[in-house]
Amino acid sequence: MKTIEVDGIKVRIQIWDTAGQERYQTITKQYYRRAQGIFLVYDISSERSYQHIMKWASDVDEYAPDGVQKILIGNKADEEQKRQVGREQGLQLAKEYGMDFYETSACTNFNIKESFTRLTELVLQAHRKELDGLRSSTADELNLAELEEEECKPEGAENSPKACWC
Ligand SMILES: Nc1nc2c(ncn2[C@@H]2O[C@H](COP(=O)(O)OP(=O)(O)OP(=O)(O)O)[C@@H](O)[C@H]2O)c(=O)[nH]1
Repeated sequence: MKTIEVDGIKVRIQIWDTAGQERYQTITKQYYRRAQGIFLVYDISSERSYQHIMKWASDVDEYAPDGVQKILIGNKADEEQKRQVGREQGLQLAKEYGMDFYETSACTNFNIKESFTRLTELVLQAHRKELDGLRSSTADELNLAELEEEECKPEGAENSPKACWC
């Protein structure tokens, strides 16, 4: 659990670090089901880990809920001398998936706060849209209910200011 502030709102986030190893895949998939935001992380000093992102992304598509927010991360940005994956490659892949992209370093804290804040922002935005949608459909239902009420007015009520026109 961690609390971060986004747009002046304190948000409590629960973070799960899933195991990358094949033998834990069954358990890993269970984590996706209730996720609202996901970081897909590769290691900039490992071309292999970058190639694996495609597999992670397809698992997320399959097991995570629709509307889950995703960000691509190239971690170990402090390991410049061992770099095997260019920043451009990260940007390109993120563009293909329609995700934001950050290079980070868990060692130097580079872009850690920024990426968590951004993912939280995206999750909040997605839920705001949901809430707005819910609000407008509730408003539509209320309008319909009002209309139905008017349509059911007894005969003789035509002259009342709210009489229906049919
Ligand atoms: N230089 C550097 N090393 C890192 C960074 N982040 C993690 N490491 C190191 O990379 C190794 C693996 O880190 P983990 O956090 O276990 O990586 P993981 O992806 O969760 O590994 P799995 O649980 O096996 O999937 C450890 O030795 C970490 O210290 C980073 O930003 N820079």
